Amino acid sequence: MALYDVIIRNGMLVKEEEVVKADIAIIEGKIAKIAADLSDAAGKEMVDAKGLHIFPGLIDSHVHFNEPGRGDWEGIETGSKALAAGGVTTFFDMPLNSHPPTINKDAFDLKNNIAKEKSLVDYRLWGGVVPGNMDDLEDLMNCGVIGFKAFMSGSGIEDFEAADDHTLFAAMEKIASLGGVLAVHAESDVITAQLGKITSDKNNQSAKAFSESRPIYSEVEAVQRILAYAEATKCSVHIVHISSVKVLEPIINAKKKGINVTVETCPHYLSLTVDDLEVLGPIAKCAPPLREQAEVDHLWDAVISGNIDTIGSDHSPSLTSMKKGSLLEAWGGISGCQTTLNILLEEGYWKRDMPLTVIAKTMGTNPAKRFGLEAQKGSIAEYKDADLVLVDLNEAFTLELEDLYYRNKQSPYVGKTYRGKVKQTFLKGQLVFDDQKVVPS
Ligand SMILES: NC(=O)N[C@H]1NC(=O)NC1=O
Ligand SMILES: [Zn+2]
Ligand SMILES: [Zn+2]
Repeated sequence: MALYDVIIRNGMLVKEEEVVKADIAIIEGKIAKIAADLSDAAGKEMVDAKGLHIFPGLIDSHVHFNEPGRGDWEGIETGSKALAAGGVTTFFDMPLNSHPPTINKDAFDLKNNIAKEKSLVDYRLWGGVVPGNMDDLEDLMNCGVIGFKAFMSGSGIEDFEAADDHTLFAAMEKIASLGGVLAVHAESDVITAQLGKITSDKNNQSAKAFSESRPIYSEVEAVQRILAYAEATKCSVHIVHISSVKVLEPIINAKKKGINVTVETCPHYLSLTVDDLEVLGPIAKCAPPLREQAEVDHLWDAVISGNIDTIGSDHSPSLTSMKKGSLLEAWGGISGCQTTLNILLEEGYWKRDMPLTVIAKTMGTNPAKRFGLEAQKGSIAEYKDADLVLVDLNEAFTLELEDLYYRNKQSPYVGKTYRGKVKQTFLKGQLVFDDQKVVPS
């Protein structure tokens, strides 16, 4: 009889299509067997998951961990600990906010060496598209980037320039020929720059003014443009962090036309509004900005109906000093990679009857398939990596500042109460988070 490394018994498995009670046996980091009853099997380690739900180790396809160069904002070690505590076992790190940004092979190697040494969980790196690095895209692809990222409007970081339309189009032709995916921050540079200048000239510091200076139609305009380029170049496109279903409409139409496009939203667009931004201030500042409650509700409908492909945190941390004072001057970016699952459970599962399978899709199978990891990641299935998250759906907790593993402890969610607590996180069969602490700590 086989001797397994770990057997997890009596849990409710959250799969893509159903939630089923089953036992899981792990050998050499892989799921070796899933069966209704493995009580006769022998394991070196036995875990009783009675009363717990088991999610696939989640994939956060959108974080900014900022090393090298800005590790004082967030590092790979602190960021990946926060992920393990939040049930995320694979992250895709964005090419910007680190210095140098990941826009060529040397920068890739630099970041990859740090991540290899310091990350507690699995990861992949995004490569950047900026004016002038067309000749680096093939190298980056050969390095193993998960995809490429471009900004259609200012990124907030000088060394990561926005891609003008000529750069975008040329990059898309190149990426299509390489078989890659281009992720875009889709806001119109013209609209955000012009309206932003009017707001800052008036020094209007209200949340509403900030939100209206980066309006939904600015996202729609940028998305329509990139979809036209996608049609022309046949480049696969992933639209990140949409804030409204109005942005979704052209994407759904493009999908119907056969354009290869997927779309992401983030936990903050599903749980916070422009009124929250007014109360919370810069800690809840992001781009695109937070919207009205009706937009939040409509986005949930889209998530539940399957029209949103992936949910990523867009964890974009900074020094705490950069998230204080003037709203217009503060850093645009929300620290949120530890709390994505909590928000999906509290706001989605508990408050809106969202099936748990939606989480398994949007943070499991969908990103795994989109970015070519489905052989190892993204679902609880035999032969895949034993990346598993044990969650007590009924255990409530109030998020405290000290609970955060971030380099800079700040979050718009502190003080909120969430139902659904991560009890244990396994990466390839190894415990990386165990009830209140990361392992090794
Ligand atoms: N530079 C950077 O991380 N920007 C991110 N922050 C944010 O709120 N939206 C972004 O694109
Ligand atoms: Zn962005
Ligand atoms: Zn981002």
